[in-house]
Amino acid sequence: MTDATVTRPAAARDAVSGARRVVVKIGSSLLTDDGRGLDERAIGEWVDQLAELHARGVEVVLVSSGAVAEGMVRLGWQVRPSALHDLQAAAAVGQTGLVRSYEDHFARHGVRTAQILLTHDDLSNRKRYLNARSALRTLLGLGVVPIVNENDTVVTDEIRFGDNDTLGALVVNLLEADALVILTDQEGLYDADPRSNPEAALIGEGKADDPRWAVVAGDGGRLGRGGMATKVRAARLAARSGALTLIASGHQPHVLSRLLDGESVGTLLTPDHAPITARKRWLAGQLQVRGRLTLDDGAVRQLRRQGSSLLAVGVVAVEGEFRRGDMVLCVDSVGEPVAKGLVNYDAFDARRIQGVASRDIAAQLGYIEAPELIHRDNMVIIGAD
Ligand SMILES: Nc1ncnc2c1ncn2[C@@H]1O[C@H](COP(=O)(O)OP(=O)(O)O)[C@@H](O)[C@H]1O
Ligand SMILES: N[C@@H](CCC(=O)OP(=O)(O)O)C(=O)O
Repeated sequence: MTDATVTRPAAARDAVSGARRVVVKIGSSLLTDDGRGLDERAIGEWVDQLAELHARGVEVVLVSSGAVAEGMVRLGWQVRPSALHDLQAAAAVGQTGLVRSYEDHFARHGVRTAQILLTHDDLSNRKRYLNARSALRTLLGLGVVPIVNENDTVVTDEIRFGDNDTLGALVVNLLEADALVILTDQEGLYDADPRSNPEAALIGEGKADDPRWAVVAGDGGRLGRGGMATKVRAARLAARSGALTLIASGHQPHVLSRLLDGESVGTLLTPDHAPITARKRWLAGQLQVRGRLTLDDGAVRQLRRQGSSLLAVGVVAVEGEFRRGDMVLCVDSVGEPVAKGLVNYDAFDARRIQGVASRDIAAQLGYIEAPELIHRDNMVIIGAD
């Protein structure tokens, strides 16, 4: 597939060097020294690089696998168990060691870390999605590096992500990160599985949604889940919110710094749409509308002209029964759609604060969830794509 190994316009790699918020995923295949326990030396080196990005002002979220693989080593198991309760036990045993290792290495740089264990429900239920999002944003705002993994100890087969490539991409969508960096045990995506095909050639760059990648990407190794197939899918998911995906070898010296400097390392998969457009498409297409807010003329102007968040003070009527995090439609005084977005208050409370200034919300409700009714990041203006 020679035409797949397309040239690498500097512009796309330049976009990588401009990334301000990055999700870095480190796979099981890399972390656990091929089943011999956590590779402390390698973890130390990745953390050095992550800390360097952090010091440059790049917001970093780490998605790390390795809980099950490390738990297996600690429990003396040679083969990855198939029974769910054994996997859950191994993850519980391994996760503590994994996070402690990262914490110790980041502490050398004076960088604080936090553990975030997510399940599928946390990202598909609107309220929990918003909670996860604000928790992660708060941590980033505090300069903390969140370390994310699937909460393997409580998930069941039907509801698990399974591989962390998918989880990494969903975290990218959640935070509208600029780039997803997937570190694995291969140099990147090849035009055939290099384990079985020594002639396989590295793909330097391509479009995330190119259907050819699904054909060439095979399954994973002994410890990893999903192989390249889930990495290619993750790139497509990340592209939904406009993010670039980089797939590269964690064994390459200074790989993260080099990638973020725009160097041509590994495989770069680019989104088709500019970030804002892609995010709007995603929001617009994503959710069912559960309610309707009628806005006064001032609020309509603010949304349309300034791209501002919607404040309760600009709402004159609330219809429907919705919960916090549901999608609602915003209309003007004659019922013309203005925007759609994820609402920060349920219908009952939204009625109580309609027309109320943000500073008076706490007094009105006895609590404040957010100063705005719909944050502009969670809103798409209708007809202004
Ligand atoms: N087209 C391909 N290009 C590169 N690697 C591939 C390809 N198809 C399958 N693979 C396999 O995917 C593996 C990486 O995935 P995986 O084992 O799940 O690792 P991780 O734990 O890093 O997610 C590689 O070791 C490689 O053998
Ligand atoms: N949550 C699991 C990760 C599963 C896994 O290995 O994923 P991947 O690194 O994508 O192959 C763990 O920590 O063991």
